[in-house]
Amino acid sequence: MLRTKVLSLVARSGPSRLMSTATKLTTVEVNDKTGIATLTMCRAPVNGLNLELLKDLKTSIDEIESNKSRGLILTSSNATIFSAGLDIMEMYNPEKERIRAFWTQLQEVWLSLYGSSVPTAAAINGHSPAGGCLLATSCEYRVMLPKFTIGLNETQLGIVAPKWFMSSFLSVLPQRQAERALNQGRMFSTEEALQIGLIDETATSKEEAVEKCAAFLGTFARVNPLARALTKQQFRAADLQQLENERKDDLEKFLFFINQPAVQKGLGIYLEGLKKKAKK
Ligand SMILES: CCCCCCCCCCC/C=C/C(=O)SCCNC(=O)CCNC(=O)[C@H](O)C(C)(C)COP(=O)(O)OP(=O)(O)OC[C@H]1O[C@@H](n2cnc3c(N)ncnc32)[C@H](O)[C@@H]1OP(=O)(O)O
Repeated sequence: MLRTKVLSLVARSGPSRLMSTATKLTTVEVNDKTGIATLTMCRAPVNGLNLELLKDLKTSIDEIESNKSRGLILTSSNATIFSAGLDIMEMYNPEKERIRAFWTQLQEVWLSLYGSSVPTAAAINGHSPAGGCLLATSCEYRVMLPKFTIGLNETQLGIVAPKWFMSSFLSVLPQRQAERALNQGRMFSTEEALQIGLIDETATSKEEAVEKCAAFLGTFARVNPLARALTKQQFRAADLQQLENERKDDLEKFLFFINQPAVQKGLGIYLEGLKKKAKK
């Protein structure tokens, strides 16, 4: 695939620049006035995180990081889905080399987003289960639209959220609530998520959500950027270091777990249920 690390200007609209590294599944738009970059996931139909979307996310996050943007807002081009989480097709009857690359890329995305030196916020303009919730909770602030759901529902699928998924969740929720929600595989409505503190604000439209995220990121305008970045890093360093130290182990655990016949069977049933529901 043609991909260059060099930032290129491909379009202009109003005060924003659309930047691209020739990726197809994400776009990055930088507001010239605020210096805030909006990173949009656009993989139809549900922003399922497959290997290609993860690669594009990583490239875009790196681009925003190296371009010294004032902030990163993560959102979706889909009107009702932020991200459906990991693309289950990547984990169901997986191909040996591809699934290794897939999980490694997911680790990369988490390390870059959770560890980003740029302030981050998520404009959650749709459902955000599992991997979608991981992305949202890796950001420092969340604004969500009403009538959607968010949470780590892995146990409902018969799978287990790894430690680093929990780290992001625990950076937002107190341990007691995080543990219970994870054990239950609980999905929270927007209103419930606000009440428990899983999101910070609600908004009535995507535009308002992006504006509220920008207002949060604007609160850092008068803070020394290095002091802010180093402070954030200290809060997150132990979580990041833990995955860095255990990356190979984490990959092997994932492969072992996902290849268990019972797990494959469960994923197959879950997928079938999703497809049946989609046909109705
Ligand atoms: C000891 C420690 C060991 C650790 C070992 C680690 C173990 C593994 C850890 C793995 C962690 C996993 C994280 C995940 O993210 S798993 C994915 C979880 N996601 C979900 O459960 C979401 C499922 N989807 C939905 O609930 C709905 O689709 C949604 C609310 C998102 C949207 O609903 P809507 O009605 O708008 O759309 P449809 O349901 O009709 O879906 C449209 C089509 O998209 C397909 N689809 C949906 N979600 C997924 C998905 N996640 N992956 C793949 N495909 C998906 C759906 O089947 C429809 O397809 P068709 O049009 O072809 O029928």
